[in-house]
Amino acid sequence: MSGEENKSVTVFREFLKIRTDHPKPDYEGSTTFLVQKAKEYGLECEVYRETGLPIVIMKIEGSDPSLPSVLLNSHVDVVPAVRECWNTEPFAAIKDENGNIFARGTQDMKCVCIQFLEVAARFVKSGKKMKRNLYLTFVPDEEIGAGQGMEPFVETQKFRDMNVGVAIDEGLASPTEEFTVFYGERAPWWVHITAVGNTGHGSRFIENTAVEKLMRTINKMLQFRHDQFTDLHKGHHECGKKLGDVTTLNLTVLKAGVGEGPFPNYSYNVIPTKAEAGFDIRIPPTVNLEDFLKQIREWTSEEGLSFEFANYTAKNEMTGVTDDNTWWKTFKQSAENIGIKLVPEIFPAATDSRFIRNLGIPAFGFSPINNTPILLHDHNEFLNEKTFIRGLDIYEQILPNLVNL
Ligand SMILES: CSCC[C@H](NC=O)C(=O)O
Ligand SMILES: [Zn+2]
Ligand SMILES: [Zn+2]
Repeated sequence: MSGEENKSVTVFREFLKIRTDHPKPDYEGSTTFLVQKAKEYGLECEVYRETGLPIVIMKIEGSDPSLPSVLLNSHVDVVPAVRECWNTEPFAAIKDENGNIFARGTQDMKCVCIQFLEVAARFVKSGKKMKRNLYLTFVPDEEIGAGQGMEPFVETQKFRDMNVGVAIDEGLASPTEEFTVFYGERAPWWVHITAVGNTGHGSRFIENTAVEKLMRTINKMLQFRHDQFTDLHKGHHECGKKLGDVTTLNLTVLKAGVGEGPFPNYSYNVIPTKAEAGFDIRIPPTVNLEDFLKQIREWTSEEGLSFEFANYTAKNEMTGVTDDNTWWKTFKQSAENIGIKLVPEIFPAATDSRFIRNLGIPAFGFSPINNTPILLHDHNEFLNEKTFIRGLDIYEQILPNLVNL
């Protein structure tokens, strides 16, 4: 043991131990913890429940509260962890001799939750008044689509009253010295396709079966997937495309067959009249979503198939990363001033930032984690305590420039 643990690291590890993993996140546990911390740190705090699940809102009032505010948003829920696949208990927040802390949520995104909380505590402690209102929101259910989280919250009067001018939310760990910052994300479309066709005895040549029609459609779609994959991997690594710049399409659901339950409880000699396929499609903000919808209509209508969306958005706004966006200019320059390089990218998955950007409010996805493998949703997710502490210092140096802008 080399001395006492940094206090913010201890708070981080305590927060990691709260079981906010799906499918049954302990939101009362996380809420109680955050409210208690806010009290301890002298942060104004309330729990908003009008949209269903608790949202913890903290505030530091600025000297000019009439100006648009700065919002630090983080989600408190985490994805499940499969104990057998981990080398440590995923909710014990074990720290090894190198300072690596292992737990579900170390990267996604309990680190940022606690960094926002601890940096706000530092601001209060410093006693220095900043210009704008600074808000912290700790929201539920990001990992399952935010249907009872950020999505309805941005439609409330409560949110409008916060008069948000810019939001900071999660990004990704970066395996190199540089830090990534996200100014947009790919639209998540979950498409469920259903085929209906002829039935008959499995020993005959039945024409136009549901499975056949679905297979042809799937093959066309997987060809598109292949083309996108090639597009991503061609060219030089340095100047080439990133995952956020191409469309991914994955076949994640597949259903057919008469009968159900475990093998072999199926009627293998009956041609099923129905076959279904589900795709997780992620579309970059540079792609015209109406055109892409037409493409899906084309793929399916050629076989007379129907489809519906399990998740859909017709809108996918980006935040400007040119110098005429003063939020971005300030963010970038503040980072440069402390010697860190920000690489702007499109987030490959979806975060709560999308709801904010779609209101026309700028949002940046930034997790101050470099020289660390990207392990969100993975086994043995970890973060080094030194990286966590440095991230806290980075926020402390960058955020006041935005709040005082
Ligand atoms: C359609 S909402 C899904 C949100 C989820 N977010 C993080 O993993 C994702 O799959 O990107
Ligand atoms: Zn996340
Ligand atoms: Zn996640």
